[in-house]
This record gives sequence, C-alpha cells and structure tokens, in this order.
Amino acid sequence: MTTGNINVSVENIFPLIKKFLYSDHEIFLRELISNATDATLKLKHLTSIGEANVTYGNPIIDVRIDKEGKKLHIIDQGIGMTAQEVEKYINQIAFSGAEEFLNKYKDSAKDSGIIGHFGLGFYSAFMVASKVEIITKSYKDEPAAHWSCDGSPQYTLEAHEKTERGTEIILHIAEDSLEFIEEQRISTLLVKYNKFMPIPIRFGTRTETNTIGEGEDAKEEQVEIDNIINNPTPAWTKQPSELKDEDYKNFYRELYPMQFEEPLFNIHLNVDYPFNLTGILYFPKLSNDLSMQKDRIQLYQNQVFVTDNVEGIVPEFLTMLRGVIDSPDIPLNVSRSYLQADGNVKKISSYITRKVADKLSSLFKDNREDFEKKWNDIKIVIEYGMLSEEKFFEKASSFALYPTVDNQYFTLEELLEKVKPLQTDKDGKTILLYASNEETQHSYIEEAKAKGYEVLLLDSPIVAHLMQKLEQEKENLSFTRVDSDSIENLIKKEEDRISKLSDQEQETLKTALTEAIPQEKYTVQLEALESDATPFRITQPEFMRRMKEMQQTGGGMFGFGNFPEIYNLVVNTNSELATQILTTKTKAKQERLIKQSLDLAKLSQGLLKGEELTHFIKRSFEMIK
Ligand SMILES: Nc1ncnc2c1ncn2[C@@H]1O[C@H](COP(=O)(O)OP(=O)(O)OP(=O)(O)O)[C@@H](O)[C@H]1O
Repeated sequence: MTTGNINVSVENIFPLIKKFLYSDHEIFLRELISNATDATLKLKHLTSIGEANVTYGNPIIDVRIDKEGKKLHIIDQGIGMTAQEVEKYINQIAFSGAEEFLNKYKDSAKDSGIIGHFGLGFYSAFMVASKVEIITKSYKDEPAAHWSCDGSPQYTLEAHEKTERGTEIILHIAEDSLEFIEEQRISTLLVKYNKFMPIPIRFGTRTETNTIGEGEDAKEEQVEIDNIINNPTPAWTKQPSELKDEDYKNFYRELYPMQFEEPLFNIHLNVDYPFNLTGILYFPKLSNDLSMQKDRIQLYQNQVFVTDNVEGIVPEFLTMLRGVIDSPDIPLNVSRSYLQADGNVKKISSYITRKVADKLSSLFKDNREDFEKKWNDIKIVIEYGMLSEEKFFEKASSFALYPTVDNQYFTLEELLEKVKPLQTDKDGKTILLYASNEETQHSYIEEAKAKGYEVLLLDSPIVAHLMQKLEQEKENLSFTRVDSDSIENLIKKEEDRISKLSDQEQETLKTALTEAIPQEKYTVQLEALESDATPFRITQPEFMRRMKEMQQTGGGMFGFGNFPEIYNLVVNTNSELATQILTTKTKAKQERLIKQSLDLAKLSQGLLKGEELTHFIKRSFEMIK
C-alpha cells in the first residue's frame, strides 16, 4: 500500500469544495455518472478501433444505496484505471483541475447562475461524502487498484482483488448529507440530470405486471425487472428522417410528463458546422398569461442535463418554446454575462432564430389553413420575436397574420391591398381599424363594418408595441382602435359636414352638456355626423390609450408617469336626440335626458357599473312608466 499527500497548494481544498455552491451539492451525482459514462464510451471507442482486446458487451451503470452503511455506490463497466492511472488522473490531474476551477470561480459563483452546473468533476464527491473510495480495474491486464481518501489531503492506494473490468466509486455520505442515501432523492436526481444519458443507468429493480395467455386463460404475473432510469437514445440524437410525427409527440411527453396538451409543431435542429448543435424545439399552446410558463427548454451537453435556464443562449422570444438543445460548444463554466458575449453562443442564437423563422414560413406556405388555425396559439411568440429580433421581423412579414373579427386572416401586404381604396384618409394614410375585444366593442365594430371597413381583432398583450413598430417601419400606415373616435373621424375623408345646428345652438347645447356631465372624466366634443349615427358615444383617443397599454406591458415611452384614463364624449349634433335636448322646456328634463344618454354611451363601452348602473336602471324604469 502507498500513502501520499495530494499535492495541495491551497491550505485545504476540501472545506472549500464543501462550501462551494452550497445549493448545488446535488450535482456530484451527475459528475460521477458523467465520468462513468465517459469511461464506458471510451471503452466502446477503443474496442471499435481494435485498440482494446476485450468484448464491449452491453455495459450499464449501476447506482446502489447502502442505507445501513450510509454509502452510495456508482459502478461502471468502462475502461477502468490502473494504479498508475489513478495516481495520475485522480491525484494529480483531477485534483489540480478541481483546484483551478475553485480558485477561478469561487468569488464569482454567486451571480453566475450557470457555473455551478459544470466543471468540478470527480472531487465534487467531497461536497457530500466524508470519505471516498475508488475500486477500479483497467481493461488492460493489470491488477485492480483501491484508492481511498477521507477528505484530508492524505490518500491511500493499494491493490484490490476486483476482477471485473470497470470502476466502483463508493461515497461514505457525510452526516449532513444523509438525504443522498434516500431512494426518493437519488431517483429524482437521476431523472433530472441523467434521463437521456447515452449509457443505461440501473437503479435497483421495479415490479412490472405482465399478462400471460389470452382470453379467459389470461393471467397476470408480477416480474422484477431492472429499473433503468434513462432513455439512452432520445429523439434529438436521431436523424429527422428516422422520426415520425408520433415519435416527436412521444418525446414531448417524455420530456414533460405533466404536460397533457399536445405541442402544435416541432422544429428539429441539426447542425455540425461552424458549431455543433442538435435539438428539438416545440411550439406549445400558449395562453395570454405568460407567467404560466413553467416547462422550459432544457439545455444538454452531450446528453447530460445542464440547466433549464437558457437565457442568453436562445433569443429571449424563443424561451417561450419547449424542448431540448444539446451542444458541446456552449461554454458552460463561465459567467452568464460572458456567455452572452461569446461568439459561438451568438451564432447559435441567430441560427435558432433563422431555423424557427424558416419553419414557420414553410408551415405557412405548405398548409395555410392549418397555420391560420394555430395562429392564436403562436402569435405571442411571433409578435414578441418581431419586436425583439430585427432579422425575425423581416422574415416574419411573409407569415405574420392579422385576423379580422370575421375570422379572415391576412398578411399585412394582403390586408393593405384589400383596404386601401376604402380606408385611406384625406392625407393618404391607410388606417387599419382594429378591436381588442369583440364583446365590449361590439357596437363600434358593427358601425365600422356597416361602412364597409375591415376590422381586425388584435388582442394579444404585446400587440400595442407591434403596432407602434409597424407604424414606424411602414410609411403611411396607422392603426386605430374602433372606439377611439367617432365613426366619421376614424378615417377622415375630405367631406365638409354640415351641422343642422347654428353656432348659437351649438353653444347652448355645449353649456347644457358640460353642466350636467362631470368635467374631470369626459371631454365633450360636438360633431356634425350623419343624422342616424349614434347620438352619444364615448371614445378613448388611440395615442394615450396605446401608450398606457405599452406602459403596462413594459417598454414603450418612459418618463410619462402614469397615463391618465382619458375619455371623450362625442355628441352628434345632427342627431334627433341633440335637437331634442336643445329644445327641452324644463331644465330638469333636459338634465335627465343628458344623464340617460351618457349612461347609454357608457353602457356600450362597458363602463357603467355599480351605483351608476343602479341609478340608470331606476331612471330607465321611471322613464318608461
Ligand atoms: N469512472 C471512471 N472510470 C475511469 N476513469 C475515470 C472515472 N472517473 C474519473 N476517471 C478519470 O479521472 C479523470 C478526472 O476526472 P474528473 O471528473 O475530475 O475530470 P474530467 O472528467 O476529466 O473532467 P470534468 O471536469 O468535465 O468532469 C478523468 O478524466 C478520468 O481519466
């Protein structure tokens, strides 16, 4: 037996390892299983090129808990190590690697998020173990070796009688880490980090019920089978040509077992130059409530789970998607800000954006009807992408849709072509009318449709920002919500409208109105509209309302403070009601008429509530008595 001191340059690295990334102690298991996987894959490679004179067979990795002994075993059938190799790889290289890693990142670990996910290697075992043993037998014809270290820089190395090839790591779990001999805890960890690793991992056995025989003779039989926790060949490691639609759907369920809704479609990523990246992204059905999003894209490095926080790697608008990205080229043991500036990561991000845009474009071209059906579920991602990525904005112009309240879907180009003749105002601006809610804006929509206008239904939470952007990009284009002005003013034409009322009469009417109507809430606006147009109408100016919406959904114009709710009360001076109000004999009756009209206008905007509604109903009954 040899004993020796691990070459420690820092006073004592083990307390540091223990303290390091306190919340991430669990990653030790992933590190050890990664090593076991690497050792197995190395053997596979050596046997395949004829370098190792042994049979590869069907190696698996075993994870065993010894509850009484408070030990955790990780056993592989990989290349193993000779005593000399243990000396070299464990005592020298692995240790200096861990030491270097700690020195480099211990200060920045807190804010980095991603650092904890990779790099500590074999020595991360000391985060949870008070003593670690390695029993290993190389594929070469040499005796097995037994290494042991109790967390001090001292280790022992001696021969061992182990005869099967491979490595067994034994962790003597420390008193403060006994959670790691709990079956449930280990099982959860294995699923979290190793669910798709390339070598089968066995964690004990499980019972399966088999049916033997057929019909009446059928009997159920309980059998104990290996509990293999991983799928070594997940869908993304296969070629798209090998996979059917059903395989993609099954893989989605495998990734998100708690997700019952089917994905809308998927995008298979596959590139090997100038960087390596594979993966499958799914478009889920999204609700307007963005905070509901909890199943996220998972990032893997050679089938080892790294994180489901892909911020900085995937463009932000695509973080709403689900699926897997696997790349050995994403530098993981660096801080997040470094990651965002990394050239490779930038390329990866623009590759993904392009792939997504191409896929959407081909879905649109190949089956427009189906694409239209899916539009409501995918529009948020597309609109967000158009707002945040210039390249995506350009590409999206061919497939971004603008639905009307009558369920017709136009691209912007088609829409403009269609509405230009009727919806261009006197200044040559094409006005796109839209509603955000078919119910509450019903009367406004109907009025616009009666004029032959096309009314869009734009109801996603960020669409205000998109309209703003489109207005900036395209000349002579303006979006206006149907309830933002009187119908004649929504699209101003070159007509002089003549008022039935004289200037004097208009003055009198205005005075009567302003006396009866609370000034702080409504700005009274007299308009000479067609005589059958609605007599009283409440409108909300487009600009202020849109700014307010943009402020609520982030971005937009800052420094404006809170935008007030501003409403206009448009009174049609050519309506019979206006004349009637003007000619009413008694002041009391006039006031009643005005109040009733105002309430009706409020009612059609969904603004009449509570006490006001009670008064309105009472007054209405009085009037029809
Ligand atoms: N189960 C094993 N079988 C064979 N060799 C192993 C095993 N575990 C570790 N080793 C050897 O010890 C070395 C050091 O392992 P360690 O985990 O510290 O670093 P690494 O795997 O090289 O890199 P990483 O930091 O990515 O984990 C490995 O490179 C390998 O040569």
